[in-house]
Amino acid sequence: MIDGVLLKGYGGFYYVYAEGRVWECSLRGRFRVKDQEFLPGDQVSILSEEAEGPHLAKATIESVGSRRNALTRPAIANVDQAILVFAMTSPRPDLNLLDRLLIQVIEADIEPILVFTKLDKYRADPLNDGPDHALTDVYRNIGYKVFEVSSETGQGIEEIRAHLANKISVLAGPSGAGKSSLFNALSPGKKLKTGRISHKSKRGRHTTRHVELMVCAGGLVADTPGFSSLYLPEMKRAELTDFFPEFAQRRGLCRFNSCLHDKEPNCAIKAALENGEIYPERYEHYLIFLKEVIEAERKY
Ligand SMILES: Nc1nc2c(ncn2[C@@H]2O[C@H](COP(=O)(O)OP(=O)(O)OP(=O)(O)O)[C@@H](O)[C@H]2O)c(=O)[nH]1
Ligand SMILES: [Zn+2]
Repeated sequence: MIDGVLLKGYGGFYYVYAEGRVWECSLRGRFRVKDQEFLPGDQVSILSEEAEGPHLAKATIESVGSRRNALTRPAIANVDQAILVFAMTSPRPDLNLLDRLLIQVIEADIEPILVFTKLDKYRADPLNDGPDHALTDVYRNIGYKVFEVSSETGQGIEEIRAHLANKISVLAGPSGAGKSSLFNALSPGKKLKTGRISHKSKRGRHTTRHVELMVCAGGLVADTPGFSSLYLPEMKRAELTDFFPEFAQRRGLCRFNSCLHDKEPNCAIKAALENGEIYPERYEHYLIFLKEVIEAERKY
């Protein structure tokens, strides 16, 4: 028996990544599992059958492991991390969106990794004569994993690669930020060998595109961006602080236990803001989100 991860189900077959290759799997006759119960990312045990050619081996799925988690959009199981991709130059990084995505990712109990792309363009612009990575340092100082890369020159790409190995990742970020370019830079010359899968989908048997995990830098990456909703998860107003690590670490330091860090006196968050220990835009976004959370609370 070989342990693998389901990449995709298609046309009655399941494509499983195991031992560094893709296996075309069918279900064992007595193994009764409904199609929709399988998700890309599911851990499966497979039994090898006769190999067919160098790229595609055949096997049967013998068992499926229990899930650590499951996202709905895209529908993937056992996601380890979300790679939030934003350009350093254009499109101008929308930090309101970035902070929103961070909340969604943290809420899903998935580790966020911030990747700022187009470092080459940023460096080439003489207007960026301030401290080189002021923006990226904001998030680094909060404690997030932050990378600055250029998919064009390859700068910084190696550092990310190590973080993808043996993990299931979802990319997120606005259009044009460089998600596809990053994916390609991470897997030079070896985009996932799923010739048969794409061949089959070209026959047009299904018009809906299903999400698929792709082999990338020793790990698996979803081919569809995740966490695209602009809405904040349902929460109570007091819980918003939990999603801002630099606020949460000052918990208990405000005069009032119920402090929402808005108009209350003797607020440790506002003190930290005035000392320059909390980045003004983060606080600004906190207040915007707080208003939204309170609005949503009223609708329940
Ligand atoms: N100079 C430079 N250009 C980049 C870099 N990364 C991406 N680009 C360019 O930015 C544009 C958008 O990149 P994509 O990779 O298509 O962006 P995306 O996030 O996949 O966009 P969507 O598919 O719309 O979601 C393309 O013209 C890329 O060539 C980079 O690191 N440096
Ligand atoms: Zn406070």
